[in-house]
Amino acid sequence: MVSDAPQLSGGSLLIAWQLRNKHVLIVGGGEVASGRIESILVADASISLICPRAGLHPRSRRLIEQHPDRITYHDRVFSGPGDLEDIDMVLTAIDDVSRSREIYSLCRDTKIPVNVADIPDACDFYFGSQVRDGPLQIMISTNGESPKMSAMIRRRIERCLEGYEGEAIAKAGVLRQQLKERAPGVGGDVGRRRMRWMIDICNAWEMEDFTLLDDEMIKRLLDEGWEKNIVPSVEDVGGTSRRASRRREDPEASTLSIVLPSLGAFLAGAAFATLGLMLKRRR
Ligand SMILES: C[C@@]1(CC(=O)O)C2=NC(=C\c3[nH]c(c(CCC(=O)O)c3CC(=O)O)Cc3[nH]c(c(CC(=O)O)c3CCC(=O)O)/C=C3\N/C(=C\2)[C@@H](CCC(=O)O)[C@]3(C)CC(=O)O)/[C@H]1CCC(=O)O
Ligand SMILES: NC(=O)c1ccc[n+]([C@@H]2O[C@H](COP(=O)([O-])OP(=O)(O)OC[C@H]3O[C@@H](n4cnc5c(N)ncnc54)[C@H](O)[C@@H]3O)[C@@H](O)[C@H]2O)c1
Repeated sequence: MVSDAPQLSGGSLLIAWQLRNKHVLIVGGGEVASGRIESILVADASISLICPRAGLHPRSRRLIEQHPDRITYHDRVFSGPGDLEDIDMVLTAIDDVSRSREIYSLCRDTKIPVNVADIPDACDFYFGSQVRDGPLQIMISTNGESPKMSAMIRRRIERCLEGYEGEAIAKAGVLRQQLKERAPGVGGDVGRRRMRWMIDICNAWEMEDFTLLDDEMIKRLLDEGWEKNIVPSVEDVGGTSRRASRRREDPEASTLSIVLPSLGAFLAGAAFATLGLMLKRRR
């Protein structure tokens, strides 16, 4: 029997791990490690980096120079359990499999989550391909099956995005924050009404229009929308919808966008009809 139920096994947990103020040890400073350094800096953690200077990739060297307050660099090889003291997470990217496995088992013993770049079975978690635009973070994972295809799908996703999404999300974040300050409390009736109102605003507005939100508009949205339990339009709170204004700026483009597809469909239809007629005549 065929089941519609989602497959509840064989995957991994996709989460946005909060690393602010945590301390991450990175062993190795080559090309792979340089990507790890960037991923960890983005997450606002501090880094201890252990790698002989001669092995540093130029990108790792640059990051060490640019962030001396966030990266503590040690010009040497990994020296043993002492290097794991007060460490919340370990990432290794070294060209030495037996040393990698050794670091992995030390981490297991002390229950520190660890990623060993080239040994999937010695990883508590895998990295994925990343698309980032401010607070928007998209991770593509093939669960270890094909990292190259993760990168290819990343490029497809990048082509689909329009460029304003990160800013729109950041502005929605400011609105949510101010809404929570105005109507505080976790759960209960207020929580339910707050969530309903945010969902309604997000559904009613074009995502792009959230980029217009400034302090004044947010105040009006809360005064005239939240307080009266209605969903004002962008224009109601003093803005001009980006999509609407683009249509006004370029009326020909919008006319053409309606006319051209219809014309195309008409011509295609006519071509098929003619072809059909010709084939009939031949028989
Ligand atoms: C996504 C990305 C993120 C990142 O590293 O930040 C990432 N690998 C990337 C690229 C890449 N890595 C490799 C190639 C060569 C082509 C190929 O093999 O496909 C390419 C492509 C290239 O370089 O273009 C070689 C490779 N990778 C792993 C092994 C070991 C093994 O599989 O045994 C081997 C040696 C295999 C061998 O010896 O044959 C293992 C892992 N690599 C992962 C992540 C995790 C699973 C990700 C997932 O599930 O999708 C996992 C399990 C562990 C981990 O590293 O966390 C990043 C793309 C970033 C981007 O461009 O967006
Ligand atoms: N997971 C992935 O996406 C992925 C992709 C490509 C390669 N790899 C694997 O990851 C590993 C790292 O790749 P790379 O291209 O960055 O290699 P690399 O050779 O450029 O860098 C390895 C670094 O580790 C340092 N190192 C070696 N032993 C050390 C030790 N004991 N302590 C501290 N530092 C040490 C070296 O000095 C060098 O800087 C390789 O084994 C590679 O096969 C993984």
